[in-house]
Amino acid sequence: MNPRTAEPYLSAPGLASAVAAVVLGTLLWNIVRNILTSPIPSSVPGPFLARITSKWILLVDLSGQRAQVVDALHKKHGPVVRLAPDELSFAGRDAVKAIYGAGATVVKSPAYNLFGKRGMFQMQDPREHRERQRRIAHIFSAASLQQTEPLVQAVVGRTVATLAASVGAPVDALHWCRMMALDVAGAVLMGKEFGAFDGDGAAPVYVRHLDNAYIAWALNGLAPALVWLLERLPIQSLQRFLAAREYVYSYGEHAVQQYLKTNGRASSRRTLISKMIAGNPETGAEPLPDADIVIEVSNNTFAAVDSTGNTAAYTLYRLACVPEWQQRLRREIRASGAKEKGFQYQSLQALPVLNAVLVETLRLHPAVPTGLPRLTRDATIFPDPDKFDPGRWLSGDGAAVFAGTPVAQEMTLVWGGRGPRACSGQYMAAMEVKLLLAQLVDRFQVGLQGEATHGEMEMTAHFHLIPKGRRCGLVFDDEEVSDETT
Ligand code: HEM
Repeated sequence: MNPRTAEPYLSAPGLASAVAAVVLGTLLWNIVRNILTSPIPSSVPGPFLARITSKWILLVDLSGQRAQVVDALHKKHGPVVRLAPDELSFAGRDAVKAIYGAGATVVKSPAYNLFGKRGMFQMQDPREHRERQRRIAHIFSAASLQQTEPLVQAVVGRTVATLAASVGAPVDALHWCRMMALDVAGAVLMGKEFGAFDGDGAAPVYVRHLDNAYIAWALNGLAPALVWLLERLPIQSLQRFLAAREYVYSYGEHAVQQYLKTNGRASSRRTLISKMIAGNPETGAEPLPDADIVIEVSNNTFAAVDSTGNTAAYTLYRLACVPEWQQRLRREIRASGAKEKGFQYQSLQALPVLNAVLVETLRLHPAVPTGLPRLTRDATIFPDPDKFDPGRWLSGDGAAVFAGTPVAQEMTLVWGGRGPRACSGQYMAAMEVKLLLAQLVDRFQVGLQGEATHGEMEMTAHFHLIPKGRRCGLVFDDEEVSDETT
């Protein structure tokens, strides 16, 4: 061989072919391995892609359409559907019992490890989860949460005043509902509000970091190798974006330190952070180490903000769409005398129409969907399932039928899961949303800003439900707010 004419390296086309061959080979190998090692019998129906790769459902996740896609697959294929070579989805009442019922042994998906740091929310091992609950469940009891009412009332009052200041003009109700949920979480869980209503009305910087953290966590799930690589690129804006995952915890750490500096460890303040720091004197459960307290207050804060904020906004949106129910709710609130009692939660908690409006909104827009629409829009359980009809939760004489209906069990899922993994913040969220609704509906006629609001409120889901336009254009009017039926 003549060393002058021989090519010492692979030519560019040769290199490209080699890379293509390796990529194709790896892809084919993964597909064959997925098919051969799938523990799911080939007779289980589902889309073709679900047989060969788990990446397609992750892409559906990223597009925000998982809940709708899974619901459509069940409508087409029945109660058991393949979503990936190693993932199934179940629908129907029997599945609810088996997965969430008493004695069920199904554990949370490893996907929960993607969301931030390991606290009660992420723990999969039932023993570890039980132990964590033993240490902190007391702070989420109804009695403990009732004590936070003055803090919640203060923030709700600020939200109502802010919306009242824009009376007659279009306002982004989603923004203000999120700000309400943020400040309530700050006051109750971190010992200090975020100041969401101070200044020019822009969201505190925490919110931008939280939004980025969700995207970065999701990206980590889809392509961990890519995130590893991105973390090593010297691009400041990229590193700031990725650092959002840490920011939500450094915020929590700062809040806990500040709290301890101001209040010490044995404060009688009626906040959840005080109780977490003090432990449970009744059972003798010792407090968690400070590092775990930071994780729990941080996790619960981000679990509280979008869930409660979106639910409040969707409820107002639905009431704006259906004035008859708005009127009926107004009549109930006025007849209850709640206003004369300063809208204390006790006077609102059990109002049947208020409850029905909230539950029906959650049925259509479950704030943490996790695929729930496959149950909540099941026509065999809820006739005419896409219709907003709070009447399904009321008997003919207007009393609540929630507790006794056959669908009640499914509905507890919508509200916040069931069994040992049920939502710890249900009471807090219900208090917040009901206080807000009662005061707004009593005082204002809630209307749509225009047809565009429907597009804004189309649902996408990235773990949390997120309105597509990230905005909810409404108008609050205070003229002729009568409770007469038109
Ligand atoms: C309307 C508001 C809310 C809705 C619809 C909601 C819904 C849910 C749902 C469906 C789950 C179960 C998720 C699953 O099975 O993976 C859940 C879990 C959880 N929620 Fe909520 N949530 C709301 C508000 C809150 C608030 C205000 C907090 C905190 C104060 C909170 C804290 C949590 C926590 C810590 C868990 C995990 C519980 C565990 O695994 O032990 N949520 N929530």
